[in-house]
Amino acid sequence: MNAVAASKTAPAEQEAVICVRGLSNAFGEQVVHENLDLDVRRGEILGVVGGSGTGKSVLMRSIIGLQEPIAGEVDVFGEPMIGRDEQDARNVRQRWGVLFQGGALFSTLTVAENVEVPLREYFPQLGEKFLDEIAAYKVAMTGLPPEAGPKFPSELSGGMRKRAGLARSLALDPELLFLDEPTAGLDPIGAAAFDDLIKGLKETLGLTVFLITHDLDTLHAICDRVAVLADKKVVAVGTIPELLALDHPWIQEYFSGPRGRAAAESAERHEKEDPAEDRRRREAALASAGGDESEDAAATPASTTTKDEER
Ligand SMILES: Nc1ncnc2c1ncn2[C@@H]1O[C@H](COP(=O)(O)OP(=O)(O)OP(=O)(O)O)[C@@H](O)[C@H]1O
Repeated sequence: MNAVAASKTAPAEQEAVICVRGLSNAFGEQVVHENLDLDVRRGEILGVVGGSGTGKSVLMRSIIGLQEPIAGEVDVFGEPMIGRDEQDARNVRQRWGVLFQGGALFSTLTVAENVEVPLREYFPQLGEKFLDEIAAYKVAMTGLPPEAGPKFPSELSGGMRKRAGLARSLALDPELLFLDEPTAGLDPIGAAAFDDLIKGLKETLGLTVFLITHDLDTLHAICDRVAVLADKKVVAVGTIPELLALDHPWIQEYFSGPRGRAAAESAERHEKEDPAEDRRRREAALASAGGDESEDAAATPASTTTKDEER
């Protein structure tokens, strides 16, 4: 029985929505992945971590079909993705959403128009009024005010641009979300609010989330399991306590170093607190800091390009 078939006979919560086997990627002489395996289970938020340049983004790009591997298999929703007929691949792509680093919004389109791009691509028959209604709904889902819809990306703070990118990734009602460093460049309050948003969306929409991050707080706050990339492969996958029990130098340094310990202590404190009170305090802090505008706009490059080459 192959890995995908095996995953179908597993209990629902163990079923692999993404199944990567024997993946190898190289750029010329540089081998990025060698015989990499990974499963992402239905309904989980899987955090993907690893040192800079270990190939987290290349892995995501291989799964979503933007990077042709030199070897290996990638199945999503039980469907093989490599060497797939374009129309079939398109049908599978419709079931996922992607938030690229920096948002990758079209700079010449408003937020609402950005959200409408995938809708127009997949549902050309939809009327303008209906498209506008769906876009407004998706914008609201990400916690942006209605006034954000007619704004251009350059008129938004970094945090708002991330939310706009997230709204676009939700346009087609995906079952699976790919998020590449969603909290990078956000201040701690903005990052925690974004974590809450992702967790809330995952729970209400029943999403499976593949989340690349360097943010230890995010890992503790919202990830069900964490996959560690090192030595060209996924060296371990598990809950943070499971990973901590392993004798891998990078894992130990990452989770047990000063930043890792601080994040663990902070997560422990939050667990003991009343979640409603915690949320109230965060909202109050956000309001007194000027809401989303407090988020570090400068940290997200104004690389909201005219052409979103990532799609
Ligand atoms: N299109 C490309 N052409 C050549 N090399 C590439 C290309 N894309 C990625 N690489 C190389 O592959 C390696 C892995 O890149 P990747 O962006 O996946 O790293 P990462 O783990 O996401 O890093 P970071 O945490 O810094 O974002 C890097 O050495 C990078 O330079």
